[in-house]
Amino acid sequence: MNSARSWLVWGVGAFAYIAAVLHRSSLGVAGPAAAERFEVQATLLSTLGAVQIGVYAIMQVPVGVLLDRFGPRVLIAGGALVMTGGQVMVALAEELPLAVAGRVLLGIGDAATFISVIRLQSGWFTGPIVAQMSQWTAVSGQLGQLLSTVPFVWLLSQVGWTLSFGTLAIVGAVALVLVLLLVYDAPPGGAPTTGSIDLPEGWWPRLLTAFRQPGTRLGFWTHFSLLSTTNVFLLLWGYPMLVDGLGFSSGEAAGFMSIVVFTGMVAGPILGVATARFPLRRSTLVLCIVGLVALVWTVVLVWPGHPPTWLVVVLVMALGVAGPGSTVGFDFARTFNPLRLLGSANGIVNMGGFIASFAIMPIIGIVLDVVHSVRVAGGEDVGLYDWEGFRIAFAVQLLVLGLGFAMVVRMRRITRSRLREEGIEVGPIWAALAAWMRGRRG
Ligand SMILES: N[C@@H](Cc1c[nH]cn1)C(=O)NCC(=O)O
Repeated sequence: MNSARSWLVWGVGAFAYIAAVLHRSSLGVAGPAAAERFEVQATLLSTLGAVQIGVYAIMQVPVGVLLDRFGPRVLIAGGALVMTGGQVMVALAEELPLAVAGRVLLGIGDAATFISVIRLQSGWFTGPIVAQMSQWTAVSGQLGQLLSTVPFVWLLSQVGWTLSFGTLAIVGAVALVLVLLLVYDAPPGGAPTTGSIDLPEGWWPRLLTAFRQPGTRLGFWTHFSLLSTTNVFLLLWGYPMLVDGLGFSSGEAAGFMSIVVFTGMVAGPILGVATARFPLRRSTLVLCIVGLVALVWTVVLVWPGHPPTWLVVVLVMALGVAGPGSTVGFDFARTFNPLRLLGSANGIVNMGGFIASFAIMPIIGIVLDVVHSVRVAGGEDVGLYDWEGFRIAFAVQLLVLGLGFAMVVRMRRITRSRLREEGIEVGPIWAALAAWMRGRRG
């Protein structure tokens, strides 16, 4: 445990996740090329992006159950294989249906990767470092996001569709080979990581056991509240909002997107240390981040006229913190479930943010359409992606943030009452802060 080999195994798992995020975000940045190749509207392509997110969300429970049955090595390798196949199909596709089938395979393989790497680190690491490892894994995925925005866009412009997507397939194949050669579920002699000792027989009772654990549901609502607003911004609506809604150039919009990613890369490790250091205060941290994101969005949306640039910077930084904030959800699952249920528990948690993203993405599109039609019918000469439309459409996110906040409060009350039964009392935060201050003075 916690050996050089642990880091090597985790590093290969993280590489497989970087490749998965690179596959995931590659179509988003290839919009104009895809629209030209398949002769379809950009809006149809963005709908396909949402479908991929939907496939990812639906696959979380089956993948989590398989993870508890077969372990992370099989799932990460299987995910890399399916994604490589999917990317080959996208690379060779001349017609849209083959590309869509390829993207569905990418969604399926992608779904298997993150929760398997999170599960892998629990087999190889022990102690407070495990809480930090989840953030490091998530941060490494952000590298995949960055690789898709600059190097992949450049490659696409240089060598065209087939070779650039073919290169991504090769990256996936390299990940597959490395996983097969180097990744094992646990060190030799380590605890068996699959099987059914002390747990009910069958996948359904085990899934229910994971779901009934309030800590799993606290993780679900944490992920639900915090991932969707960042996902929706990065994967679909952020770019049109910045360029068409607020009038920034495409280069400036790319800069704002990068701020989200870089802020996440800084905030992730800090949150990892905080959750490891103060495990009984994780939900307070989550509630503070949900409150911050809701507050910043509210100020942006009610600002008279266009929000100033500094406020947009504050917004993208808040979104950058929300991404790693959602990763805290997996830490709840880890600490409240036995290792052999962790796959199912992580699958449940990971569904939260992707269900919310899948719901909000089309709702924002529909609200934009409705607002545009009403204004045009009223004689106004405005575009579909006018800021006034975004102002109303993005307010939908406040409902998700409000629901998420309320559910985190509710689930933490239930979780804390269970802890109380086990003799662990979590007092109010101000009492803990006062005791900490007294300790420092004394
Ligand atoms: N918590 C996120 C990842 C993230 C985003 N920003 C920082 N961390 C997550 O749940 N990811 C799941 C996945 O499959 O990418």
